[in-house]
This record gives sequence, C-alpha cells and structure tokens, in this order.
Amino acid sequence: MRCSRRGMSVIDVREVVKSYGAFTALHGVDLKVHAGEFLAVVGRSGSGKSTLINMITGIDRPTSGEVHVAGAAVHTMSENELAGWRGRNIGVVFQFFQLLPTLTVAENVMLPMDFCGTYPGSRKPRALDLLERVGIADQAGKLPAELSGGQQQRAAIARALANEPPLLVADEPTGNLDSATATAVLELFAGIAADGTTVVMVTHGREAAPYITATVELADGRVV
Ligand SMILES: Nc1ncnc2c1ncn2[C@@H]1O[C@H](COP(=O)(O)OP(=O)(O)OP(=O)(O)O)[C@@H](O)[C@H]1O
Repeated sequence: MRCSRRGMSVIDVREVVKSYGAFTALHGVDLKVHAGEFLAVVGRSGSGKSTLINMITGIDRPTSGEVHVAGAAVHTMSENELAGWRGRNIGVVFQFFQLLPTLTVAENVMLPMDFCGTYPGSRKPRALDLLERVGIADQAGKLPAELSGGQQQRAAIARALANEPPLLVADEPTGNLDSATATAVLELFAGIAADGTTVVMVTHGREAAPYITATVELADGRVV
C-alpha cells in the first residue's frame, strides 16, 4: 500500500546553486518533473548529474535555492526527517544493484518495508507480487549471487518499489548490463512510469531515447 501522497509536480527544483568551496557544481538549476514521467538526466562526466540527483534525494543540500519532492521541502528537512522521508518516498536503483548478499531476493525486497511499518504478515506476499511484476518471481528464494546481472537489477527494482514510492531514482541502472538486458530494464522502467511512478534516470548512453518521456541535459552545472 502506498504510504505517501502524490502531488502535481513530483519534483520542483528552483534556482538551485551547489558550491563546493570556490567550485560551483550547479549554477541555478530549475527542474519540474510531473507524476508518471520517465526523465533521463544526461550530460558529460562532471556536468553535475549526480550533484542534481543528490539534491533531489536529500543526500546533499543546496547552497541556495529550493528543492520540493513529493510535497516535501527537502532543503529544509533535518537529517532524521530526511532518512524516514526518503525511505517512504524514493526508491533508488544503482548501477551495481547493491543487493545484500546474505539475504534471499525476497528478503532484500522486504527490507525497505520497515520504513512504512508494513504489517509483517503481508511483507512476503507483497515482495512476491513485486517480484512477479518485474518478472523474476521464480527467483525469490535464491541469493543474489545466483542470479544474472539482469535478474539482480530486476530484484533491485522490486526492492525500490517496496513502499510504492512516488519517485524512483536510478543512477546508470543499465551501465553494467549487456544491451539486450539493458533494453528489457528500460522497458520495465517505462511500464513503471506509465503506471504513475515518476522515474528519474542518470544515463550516459542514448539507448534510452525510445523509452523516456523527457530529457534534461546538463553542461557545466547548467541545464542546456
Ligand atoms: N564533494 C565534492 N567536492 C568537490 N567537488 C565536487 C564534489 N562533488 C562533485 N564535485 C564536482 O562537481 C562537478 C559535478 O560532479 P558530478 O558528480 O555531479 O558530475 P556527473 O555529471 O555526475 O559526472 P559523472 O558522469 O562522471 O558521474 C565535478 O566537477 C565534480 O568534480
């Protein structure tokens, strides 16, 4: 069950500046992303993609400007508030999957349900539903190391959806997959977005073009 409210704009980044000492990584970035969009964040290495993502997830704070995500003013929240809020509102998918190696696939998917206080008895069935949705229900009892890269990424996507977050953030999710497997993962994200979950994906490649609904390109910390 969803444990967060969805607003009109899932992401509203306003005039965000991020400086590291004398170096400015983001120069007044504005970005609005609506529910159900599948947004690609592109740009050369060092253009500010990860910095922008870190502003959106509250991992890092802007030097100035405002960051509103899923109805919360992220730039004003304390570390404690952020941790709980992030667990309920943002699913994260990484390039190298980052599944816990000693837990089964189903147990990995059940972990984030703690943040939502999901009734213990409904966690396993819910994890199995999510694994069904990403097409690997038959792998539920295995350890991550027993899965292919594509299957591990599907498991990571199921885990990211555990609390039905309004926003899914993926940092080069296909960077470690062969092109056929990458295409299948992109199709999966497109379906998730079509179901109403906003997906923001950092990507270097252009292979996502057929699947995304919008692109933001960064160059030297500015949207171009
Ligand atoms: N903690 C930090 N301290 C100082 N400079 C930083 C810090 N984090 C990032 N930068 C600088 O900010 C700029 C943007 O970095 P960022 O990681 O956002 O780029 P990116 O587009 O994600 O690059 P890549 O595609 O290589 O991951 C870079 O010049 C980087 O060196």
